[in-house]
Amino acid sequence: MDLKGKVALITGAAAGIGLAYSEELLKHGAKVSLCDIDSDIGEQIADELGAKYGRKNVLFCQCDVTDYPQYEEAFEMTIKVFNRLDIVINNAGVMNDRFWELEVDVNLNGVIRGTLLAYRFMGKDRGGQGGTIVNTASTAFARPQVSTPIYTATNYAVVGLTRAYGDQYHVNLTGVRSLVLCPGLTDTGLVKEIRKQLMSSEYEAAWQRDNANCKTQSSEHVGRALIEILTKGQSGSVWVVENGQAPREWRG
Ligand SMILES: NC(=O)C1=CN([C@@H]2O[C@H](COP(=O)(O)OP(=O)(O)OC[C@H]3O[C@@H](n4cnc5c(N)ncnc54)[C@H](O)[C@@H]3O)[C@@H](O)[C@H]2O)C=CC1
Ligand SMILES: CCCCCC(=O)/C=C/C=C\C=C\C=C\[C@@H](O)[C@@H](O)CCCC(=O)O
Repeated sequence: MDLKGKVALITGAAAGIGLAYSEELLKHGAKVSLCDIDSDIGEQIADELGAKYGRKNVLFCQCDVTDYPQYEEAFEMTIKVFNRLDIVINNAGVMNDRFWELEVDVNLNGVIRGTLLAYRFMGKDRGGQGGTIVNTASTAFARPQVSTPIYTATNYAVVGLTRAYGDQYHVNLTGVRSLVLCPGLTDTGLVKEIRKQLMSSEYEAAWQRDNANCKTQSSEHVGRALIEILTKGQSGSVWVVENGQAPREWRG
């Protein structure tokens, strides 16, 4: 896929994996709409990326993915500024099973909202030009993260959502392809104080076991993997990126 001049909207773009996706897309000539709930860091990142890759190529939209009208405004603003939309990356996520309703609302419902909006604004059946949706899930969908059952469930659901919408039936209807990228353990700010993010302090032993054989990878590695997946991923495909290795397609 030639990314030059393409426009991508990325959620959770102010930090971690979303930031790495954004920078990698800019390096390949795309324009990015950085969407994040955190406007202080978001504006700062937009300034930094703008200075590096051209101010006209970077936009920041403050947006909470749990709030449909705000999310809708981010789509409208992106299209108003860049005049097109080609790629939607539903990446914003949290990991805290103690606040499980919020976790489900961000990690699953947020992806559903982003997907519905992507079809509305890019779907050929709705007057759009078609495009690509990339969802971020986690390797926890294939190897359950025992210490965070609810976080694991949201990732299962996102993979199921992507596979169903990724079917050729929806591609024929809308001209929109859907892919899912599942990172393994990645060095980001997702875990701040694990003790407070598990449902019970007794789950800490399970957390240690969950991560025992994993090699932490950088968010930049996941960013580079996105470009490979965008280039060769068929609609409905599921991509695992873990231990700093090249992306590999998961076939069940
Ligand atoms: N870090 C890891 O080891 C892994 C992360 N993931 C997934 O990658 C995605 C990104 O996570 P990281 O970059 O690691 O986390 P991070 O915490 O570094 O970045 C997440 C970003 O999302 C934003 N965000 C949080 N709630 C939001 C909301 N309601 N609306 C809009 N933006 C919101 C945050 O402000 C932050 O900028 C998540 O979906 C996570 O589940 C998947 C596998 C492994
Ligand atoms: C094996 C679990 C895969 C699923 C990963 C996932 O979805 C969520 C992971 C959440 C947290 C990531 C934390 C990253 C932490 C790093 O900042 C680093 O501090 C961890 C170091 C652990 C190590 O052994 O290297």
